[in-house]
Amino acid sequence: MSVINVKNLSKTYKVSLKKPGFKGTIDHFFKRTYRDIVAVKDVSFTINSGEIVGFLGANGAGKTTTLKMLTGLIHPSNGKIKIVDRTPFKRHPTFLKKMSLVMGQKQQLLWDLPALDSLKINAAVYEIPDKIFQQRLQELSEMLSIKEQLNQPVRKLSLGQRMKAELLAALLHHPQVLFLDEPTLGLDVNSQAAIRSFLKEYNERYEATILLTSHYMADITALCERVLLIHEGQLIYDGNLEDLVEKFTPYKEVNVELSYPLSSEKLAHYGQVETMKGQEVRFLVKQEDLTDTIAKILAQLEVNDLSVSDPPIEEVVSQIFSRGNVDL
Ligand SMILES: Nc1ncnc2c1ncn2[C@@H]1O[C@H](COP(=O)(O)OP(=O)(O)OP(=O)(O)O)[C@@H](O)[C@H]1O
Repeated sequence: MSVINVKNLSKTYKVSLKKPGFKGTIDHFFKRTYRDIVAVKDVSFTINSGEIVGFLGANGAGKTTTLKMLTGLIHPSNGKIKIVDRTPFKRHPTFLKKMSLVMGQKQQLLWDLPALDSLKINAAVYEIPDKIFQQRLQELSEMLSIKEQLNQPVRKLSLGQRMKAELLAALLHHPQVLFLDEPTLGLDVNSQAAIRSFLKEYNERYEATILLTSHYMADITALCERVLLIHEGQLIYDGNLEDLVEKFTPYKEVNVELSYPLSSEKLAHYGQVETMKGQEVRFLVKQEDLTDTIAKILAQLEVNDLSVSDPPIEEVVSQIFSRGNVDL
């Protein structure tokens, strides 16, 4: 069953332009000029209940704008959105009780109060009966290992503890759909891993649908089988993460353990040498040259071991973004 339905979604921001200096200010006051910024252009997709989907794109690609439209924070310029059969920008209480948005760079917990006080406020806002609030608090704080710190003022928590408390606050009302914008931003690797495994467990336990943006590929590879790729406001890929890598990986890694060391000049005859450590060599070989290269290495060199692998997904995706021109 689909819970997120997006059809021909577009958003154009209108920004006023102002020249520098006093004259610019006077001109701006009497006669404004505007420029259109097309942030999202004709995007369509559906997401089924229980899916965790990664939303990828370079800086300024349109991810946050899309998430803001999906959560009803801004009005689309065009197109239709249905989240659990509701139109987000109408901000109907039924819709608000079924979804949650967590932004890594924004916080909803009150800075000077213990996190527990903010959680109690949320429970009142979402009309959660006290008994259920206590049960959920117990369960989520155990899953997040954050029980002890909930009585401390939020400003005294570490970044990782704060993000855990933010997630707890966002999930108290058990939303069916969870939008996460960079939830692990700036966290140390241990906290990132803790947040990832919590999200996985939460998704499995409650079949929550999650749409996630992250610049850390480890988040995406650990959680998302499916990804949406947005480039300059347009959806350019919707599918399996592994297929994306396959499509955009022009080369394979050939790892060879030689019986004796060879000079890099000699090795260069067989392909681009990426790393060399004693007798262990890593070549980058174009897909179409793979069979010939392996045959040549095995025929002409004394080899103890040979294996072929794909380059890390992080590298592939950053290459897609850095190419600028994405052609599927
Ligand atoms: N309120 C706004 N007014 C005008 N332009 C905006 C506004 N918000 C975003 N934009 C522009 O819209 C485009 C998309 O921005 P958006 O924040 O959605 O990208 P993003 O993919 O989330 O980027 P990042 O990964 O850097 O957060 C950018 O060109 C940005 O400058």
